[in-house]
Amino acid sequence: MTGRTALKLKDVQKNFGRAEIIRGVDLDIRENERHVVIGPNGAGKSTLFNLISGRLRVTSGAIELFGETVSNLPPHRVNRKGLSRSFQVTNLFQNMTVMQNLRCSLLWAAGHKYAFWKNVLSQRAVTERAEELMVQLNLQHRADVPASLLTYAEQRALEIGATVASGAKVILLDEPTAGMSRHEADAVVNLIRKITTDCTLVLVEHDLGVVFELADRISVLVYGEVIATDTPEAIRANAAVQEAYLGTEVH
Ligand SMILES: Nc1ncnc2c1ncn2[C@@H]1O[C@H](COP(=O)(O)OP(=O)(O)OP(=O)(O)O)[C@@H](O)[C@H]1O
Repeated sequence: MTGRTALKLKDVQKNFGRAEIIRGVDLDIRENERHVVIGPNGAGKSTLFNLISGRLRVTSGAIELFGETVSNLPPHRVNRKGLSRSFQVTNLFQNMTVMQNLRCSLLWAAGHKYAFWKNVLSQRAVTERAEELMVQLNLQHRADVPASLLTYAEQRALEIGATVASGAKVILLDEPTAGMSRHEADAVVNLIRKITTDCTLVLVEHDLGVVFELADRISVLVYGEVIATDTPEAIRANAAVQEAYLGTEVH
């Protein structure tokens, strides 16, 4: 984690009609941090991600990416500035193999972000980087398998890998282990940790085991307000958080 701010939310509010769903959220997410947003059902976590990724417009307040205002830009513009949202498995080219999907993301990054390198970056370098990623994703034995034939957990891993390969600096991850067995979830947590060392990660996650395993810091969203942002240890000990989670397992 560096001291630099990657993503900043300043008094962000979102109303749907008269309903105040996000009610003045301030967040300061540091570069290379893994920051997990937790909160009860309906707290506004998805809405917050939709605001950050540009799918929804803010009612008021501002969102900055590396100091540049991105609130109310369309999603593809926010994406070009280095923020990617990893959506379940829909970002993959289903008919393409694992290798082809990763190469495609790497070439996309080379074309869009580093035009200067386009001619210099040899096919060999792209292949080598794709192979390296496959090892980190534990998919090296599946290189020639089309994405559609992978297991769900493998698809999820590939999708996260492709997001990293596409050059994203800040990655929003929606419930990366949803629908997985304990064993699969552990594997995905491990690969997230390995593969995102140079990225800033913002996750929404319900599984508190995964949350405490992965988070550098945690923000707790309750009824559209952040009631605490702190280290996992401090969040565990926080009385207001325990109250919001009464009946669920924070310990
Ligand atoms: N487009 C919309 N129009 C009106 N209300 C909405 C809209 N989207 C979300 N809401 C409302 O905003 C509130 C927060 O929803 P949101 O999906 O952001 O919560 P969440 O924390 O992600 O919940 P969960 O953990 O169950 O996924 C809910 O009461 C929901 O009904």
